[in-house]
Amino acid sequence: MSNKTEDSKKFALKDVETHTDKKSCWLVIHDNVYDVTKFLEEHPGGEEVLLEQAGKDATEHFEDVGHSTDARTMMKDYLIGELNDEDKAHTKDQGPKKWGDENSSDNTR
Ligand code: HEM
Repeated sequence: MSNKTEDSKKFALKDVETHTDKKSCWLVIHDNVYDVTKFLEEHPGGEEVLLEQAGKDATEHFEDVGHSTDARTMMKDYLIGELNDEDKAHTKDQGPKKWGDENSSDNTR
């Protein structure tokens, strides 16, 4: 059962950096931490691009592709937590092209 992620787990970038291969592949996108190990084979963009960014902040690459709303919904399945405040890069979610602002993740302080 999935429940709300109120108590989001915090990770240091250093933790993320230890998950860099097919056995355990973590990525940071917009200061959130994703375990994409199980997603590697399913990623329409291929596992290689993910493995290349494994253990790192892949935000820029992720946004460069202009991932669809579908993709952004999918990634929630792989969310395992967020970065520690001190490791956050505070990147802005650019959203898919022409994304309505109705349910954009709110960045209220
Ligand atoms: C959990 C994170 C991710 C999810 C759920 C995801 C999902 C997807 C999906 C569903 C597509 C198909 C097109 C679309 O719907 O936009 C796609 C395409 C693609 N993704 Fe990702 N992606 C993720 C992370 C990344 C990252 C970090 C990179 C780059 C380092 C990347 C590179 C690509 C590329 C290059 C394509 C285009 C493939 C093509 O057009 O042939 N993705 N991704």
